[in-house]
Amino acid sequence: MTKLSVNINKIATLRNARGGNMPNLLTVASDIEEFGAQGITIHPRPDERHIRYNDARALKSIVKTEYNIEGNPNKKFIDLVLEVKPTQVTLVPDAVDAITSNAGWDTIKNFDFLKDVVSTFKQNGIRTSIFVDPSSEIIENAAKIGTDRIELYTESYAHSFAHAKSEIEKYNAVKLFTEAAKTATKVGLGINAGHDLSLDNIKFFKDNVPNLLEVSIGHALICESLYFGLENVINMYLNKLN
Ligand SMILES: CC(=O)[C@@H](O)[C@H](O)COP(=O)(O)O
Ligand SMILES: NCC(=O)COP(=O)(O)O
Repeated sequence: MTKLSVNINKIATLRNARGGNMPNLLTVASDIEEFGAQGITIHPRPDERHIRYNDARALKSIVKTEYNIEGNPNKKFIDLVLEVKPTQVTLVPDAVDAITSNAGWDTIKNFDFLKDVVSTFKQNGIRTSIFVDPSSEIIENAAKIGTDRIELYTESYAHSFAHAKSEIEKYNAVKLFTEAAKTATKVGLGINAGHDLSLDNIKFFKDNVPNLLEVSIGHALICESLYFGLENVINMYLNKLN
């Protein structure tokens, strides 16, 4: 079974737009679990433009399923994760000014740094995952670092799948990920995946990536929720206005 962890960054983006507490991030997280999601993911960024560090702390007592915190392991992030002790920490090499995550780790160049960080988190009972591109060499090195899992960075799959005009092109879009998953399994790593996954592309991905333990989905899932909820809410307003 592949678990669905819902990334709630966009709920915080919406809340922050008005400076108040609507929507209430904690209530939304709880409801998402109530609706069946098997995890909650957040990605606090240094500028706190969506998830705030205090949100990460407050969610600890709210999330009853799997709590996954993603981010670049600078000192502030490491301290936060060690304080909150989520189920899983996902290490992402994103630049301070990045609009969104845009690359996986180079596990060869950053070997010693990642080994150190992974070992700190594991000593504190926190499962680790390293965000990577679908490359065998990178994944083999991730295993040597000692991480429990990798998260496959799926932007390239989502982009190619959206432009695929035939079944063959769809298979071409996923083939590096199929191979990456086989390598990860061979070297004993658990496999997560995320970035730009959506209702359109998730089934094909799941069907072609063996041993996929978990996907974290945020941007598309929140957009889809708005769209599929819009007609319902408009009608609720119309009923009140009649
Ligand atoms: C790690 C990753 O792929 C992300 O998708 C990320 O968590 C999304 O972050 P933003 O919501 O800031 O774009
Ligand atoms: N780890 C990926 C994630 O949490 C959500 O990414 P996206 O669906 O917002 O692109």
